[in-house]
Amino acid sequence: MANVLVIDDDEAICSLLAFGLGRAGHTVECARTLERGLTLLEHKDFSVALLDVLMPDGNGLDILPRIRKAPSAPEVIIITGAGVSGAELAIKNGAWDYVQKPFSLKEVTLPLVRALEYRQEKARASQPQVIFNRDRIIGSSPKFVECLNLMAMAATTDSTVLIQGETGTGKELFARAIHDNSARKSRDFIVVDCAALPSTLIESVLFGHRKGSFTGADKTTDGLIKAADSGTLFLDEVGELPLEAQKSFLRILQEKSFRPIGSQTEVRSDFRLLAATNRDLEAMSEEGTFRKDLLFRLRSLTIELPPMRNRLEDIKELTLYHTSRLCERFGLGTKAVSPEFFEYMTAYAWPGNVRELVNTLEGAITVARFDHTLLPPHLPQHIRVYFAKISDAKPRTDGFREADRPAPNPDSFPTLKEYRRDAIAEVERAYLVKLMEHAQGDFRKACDVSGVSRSRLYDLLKSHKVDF
Ligand SMILES: Nc1ncnc2c1ncn2[C@@H]1O[C@H](COP(=O)(O)OP(=O)(O)OP(=O)(O)O)[C@@H](O)[C@H]1O
Repeated sequence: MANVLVIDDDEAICSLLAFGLGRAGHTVECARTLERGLTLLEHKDFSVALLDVLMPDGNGLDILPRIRKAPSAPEVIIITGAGVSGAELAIKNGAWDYVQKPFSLKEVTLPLVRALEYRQEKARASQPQVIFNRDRIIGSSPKFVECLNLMAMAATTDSTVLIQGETGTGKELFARAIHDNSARKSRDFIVVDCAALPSTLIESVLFGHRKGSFTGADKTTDGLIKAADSGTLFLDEVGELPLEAQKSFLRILQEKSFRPIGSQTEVRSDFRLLAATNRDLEAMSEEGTFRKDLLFRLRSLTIELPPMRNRLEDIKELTLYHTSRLCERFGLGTKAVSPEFFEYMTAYAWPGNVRELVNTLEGAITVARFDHTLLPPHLPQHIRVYFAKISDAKPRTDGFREADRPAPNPDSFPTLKEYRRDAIAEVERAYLVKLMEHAQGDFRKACDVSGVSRSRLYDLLKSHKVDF
């Protein structure tokens, strides 16, 4: 059961909640001022905070960000008698839900239980099972967390790892993280970009050469394999390695030694091998363009990174992370991100995956230089056009035909944005009604089917007033 903090100056409400939630097995503490609430949050862990808006020492909404940043980062449920608009604003700013005074115990218990379920799930999903420093690697969708767990396991061993995924999915980021969390972290991480190796110089770049061994070899060079001695060698775009170089490489993997060009003696190098590709190496090996025996050696452990379109839940987190990082890099104050901006970002297909997302944000932040909030007009044209197209193309789920929509009143003709927003809201509501019918009220199933996170689905159902 959970620790619940009630921040409310109304004694009757504190007693009701302490009694009712206590009977359900929760431990309840009450704070009658905002200051007392913040002090308690500093010293004790709470899963949920029930926060009144009108308090003797200020407005509860003002301390919402500080509550969310408390060590235990509790979910916040707003208690309000001050009208819905403030509470909606609170939800947009990270509160889990709101209840309006006067309320019954049942009306508080329901969002509380849902918040606790959500919190448990979030904790389970975002915690890789092995301790691992995942600095700079953002994402907590189930598919991505599976990859993080594999990566954490890979870091504890010395085995060869093949990282597969479309362009821009984070293959190099993962390879670096494996190295940085491995026993070899104090030694070098050497990247070989196999696609950029000039075919005439591959052997010399990898194996090194003796001075005078060929025209232009005016000094002895060690080569990248020797440079990775005691560290990690990362073969990026390994599918581009020509067959001849694949053969030499296979030998090095077996022998852990090689002969630099022009040298009579073998040189040893104890490196750990990581490789990445966006090609289908299995198919290539069937076609004869990639050696089967090398493929077998490379894939002792394979990590398959999902494309952006299969982890839409992570877009919000990635956007927030990279926005703040880029603003800092450009020497700009932090920018807020509007809900509409997220909507456009989530709707887009991201063929270039996270790299494209980062580049898009870089452009949007440049365009929005003096604005405090990122809005859809800051996005490049192709993403706005994409959004407009899919909004127009979305099939109606409720039998409504566009031709049936009443003509806008000529006296208050809406802007295109308003018209589109209303149309999307209608489609969204119809979808949610059908979704909850389909899931027979099972919230978890509805999340799985729709591919929407719990908190987002909860917000959507609430804002469209769909029962669940
Ligand atoms: N999970 C993530 N969290 C934060 N940033 C990410 C994540 N994945 C990728 N990025 C960022 O996206 C960009 C591309 O990542 P990376 O170079 O690792 O992709 P890649 O799969 O190796 O690409 P390519 O196949 O084109 O070489 C980098 O700026 C990286 O920091």
